Amino acid sequence: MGTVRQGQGVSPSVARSRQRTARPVDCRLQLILIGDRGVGKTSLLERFTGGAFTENCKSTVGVDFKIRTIDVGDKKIRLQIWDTAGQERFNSITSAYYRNAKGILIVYDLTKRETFEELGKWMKMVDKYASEDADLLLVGNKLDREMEREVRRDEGEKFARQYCGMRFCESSAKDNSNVDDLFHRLVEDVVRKRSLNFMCVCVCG
Ligand SMILES: Nc1nc2c(ncn2[C@@H]2O[C@H](COP(=O)(O)OP(=O)(O)OP(=O)(O)O)[C@@H](O)[C@H]2O)c(=O)[nH]1
Repeated sequence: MGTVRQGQGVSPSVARSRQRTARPVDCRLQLILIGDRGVGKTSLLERFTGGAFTENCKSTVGVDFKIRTIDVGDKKIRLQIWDTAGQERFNSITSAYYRNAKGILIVYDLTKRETFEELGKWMKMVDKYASEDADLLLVGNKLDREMEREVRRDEGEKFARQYCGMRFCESSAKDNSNVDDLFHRLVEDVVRKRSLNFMCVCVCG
């Protein structure tokens, strides 16, 4: 019995027309997830890129990334999303990935107050290593565990407001609430800012 190779049965003219109609990517963007160990960075990224939720996933060692292409308005955006280890011993490795990120998701676990209290440390990392024009989004994760909540929503909102009015969102990677939405909102901010900059260059340049 022969094996079926990919593309078998597609005539050259159909293949050519498929190539013509496949819309090219308009823009490539890098995003990065940061925050304490165990807050759910990997789980959020898994969800966003189509994976399933894992109850006991392994801690990230160093950095990892995943790719997803999304549409924002009439633009096709290819996202390369870096997932970083929350453990401090990896900071010297992970900090090198901040620079090229146009969007940064700073995640805490709303059922663990200490991960919220550590946010100051992560904001210092952002100040030190990230590009000045990166868009930021604060995420309180594990919303499905409402009964164990240790950080009120208004505390998250206040922290985000104080930090140059960065966006704020609560999510659950487990029951998939707000996950797509939070990534889309961040990318929309990034794209909007860059479109304005582009217009400014055209008008003023
Ligand atoms: N209930 C609940 N558990 C979650 C959620 N997100 C992640 N978890 C669990 O929390 C634990 C840690 O999740 P990870 O995604 O590995 O966390 P991380 O921030 O990537 O951790 P590091 O790689 O160590 O920095 C795992 O057991 C997940 O199953 C969530 O939204 N709700």
